[in-house]
Amino acid sequence: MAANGYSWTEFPTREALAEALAGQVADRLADAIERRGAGLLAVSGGTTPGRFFEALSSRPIAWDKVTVTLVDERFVPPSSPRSNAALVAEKLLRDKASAARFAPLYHAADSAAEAASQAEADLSALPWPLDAAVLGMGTDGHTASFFPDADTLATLLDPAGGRTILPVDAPSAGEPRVTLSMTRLIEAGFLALHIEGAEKRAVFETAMGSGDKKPIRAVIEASPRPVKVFWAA
Ligand SMILES: O=C1O[C@H](COP(=O)(O)O)[C@@H](O)[C@H](O)[C@H]1O
Repeated sequence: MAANGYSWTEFPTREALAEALAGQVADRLADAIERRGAGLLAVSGGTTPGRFFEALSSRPIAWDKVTVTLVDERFVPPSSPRSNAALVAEKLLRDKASAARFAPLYHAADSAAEAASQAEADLSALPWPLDAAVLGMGTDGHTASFFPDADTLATLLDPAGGRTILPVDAPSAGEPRVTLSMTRLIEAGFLALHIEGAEKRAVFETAMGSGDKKPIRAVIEASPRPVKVFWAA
């Protein structure tokens, strides 16, 4: 199904989804390595991507030429169970993918704003644009760390903002955040949204309707290419 800036593909199981998404991301990275000698991937955290990470970690590509970073990060150290970097280390940077380089968004700093400035400087040397980015979505319609109640939401959703990394403060987020910018996400050669379960499907369908513009809809509308939505019950 294709509509309004996205394509929708549903899978019979979450395992089948993970394998299909891993295959498409690995193909994108392999193409990039052949074309420009390097691959750049941004992945989400949270509870959804574990199976996809495991499937991707065993794909036979030149992982030593790949840099993995995060779509967004909570302002917590890697020792925290809330750390997205810790999830990536445990589930993705293993097996064949253990040869990849990881570029963190978190830095030990006094504030998320300082961590974001440091990540902005560190990540400027990466081979942008992203070859692939895999978004997640919360049941409030947030994606990346574009939370509906963020005090800087307009800046976060600006497709023409000049930054790569932005700090986020939002009461609903649990802790301050650091996120890739809209600009960096929508310039990705392959932009996917990975969601699972009936509740997220309903949230997505409502968000794409005519009501309040949720952040996920803002990303889909700003993307120059259709966002590929991967869904399984
Ligand atoms: O806080 C976050 O939440 C979203 C969605 O997470 P999930 O647990 O509902 O899968 C995630 O995409 C984002 O990276 C993460 O920081």
